Amino acid sequence: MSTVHGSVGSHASVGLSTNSDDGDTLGAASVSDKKKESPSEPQFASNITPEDVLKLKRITDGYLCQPGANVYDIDFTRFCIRDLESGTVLFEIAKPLPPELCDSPPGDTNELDPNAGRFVRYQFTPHFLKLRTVGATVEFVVGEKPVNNFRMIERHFFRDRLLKTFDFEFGFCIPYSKNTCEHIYDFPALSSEGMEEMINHPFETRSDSFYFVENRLIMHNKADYAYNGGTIQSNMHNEVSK
Ligand SMILES: CCCCCCCCCCCCCC(=O)O
Repeated sequence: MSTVHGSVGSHASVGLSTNSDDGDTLGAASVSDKKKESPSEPQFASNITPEDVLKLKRITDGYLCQPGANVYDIDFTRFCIRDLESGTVLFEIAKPLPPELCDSPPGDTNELDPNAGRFVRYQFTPHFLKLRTVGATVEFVVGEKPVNNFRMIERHFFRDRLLKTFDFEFGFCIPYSKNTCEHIYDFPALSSEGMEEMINHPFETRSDSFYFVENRLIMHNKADYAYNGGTIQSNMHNEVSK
């Protein structure tokens, strides 16, 4: 599988997966969907809207749409995060080759897991939390339908505390196009105590990424984060099941 890496650690977004090779590469991990839903969570309602997800008070326990909701065949093929102040590339990943073009063993569990590809685990150094602005470049292809009003709402929580909601427009995509755009993440102000808590409690910082086309939820991906990584080198280990 093809992976590319930078120096700090982690991807976002959808549709990417990697093999577990060594501590310096991204690692594959199938993370199964959790079954428990919070009472207020409208799982698989047919018309979850941006307004619905903006009202959620905490990270969702499960996914709010099925993998098949992506009727536009939107497929994320590359993701890169860079620190906009220093220009340092913090993380980069490319989608692996399709199974027929790589040597994954037949019956790879990812092929059987309907939620494979919807979860990413990031491991960053504490320094990541001190960044002010990060650019996330995403490359994606779309299928035969035109994609209007493609929008991502991403909500980051530490435990049940909302850190920040990001709301990004991808705009219109023509059928069968490959698209690239960079979204700018302005980091929330965090107290030093807050940072300490997040560093000391790995993977209790989580995000939900909700993707809408014409205000209909078509993809939902999740990520969790640790900020207790050591050196930049050892910080590159990520588990990805996208
Ligand atoms: C401490 C809050 C920081 C919020 C900014 C985080 C920026 C990282 C962008 C990566 C998001 C990836 C989401 C995903 O993989 O689905």
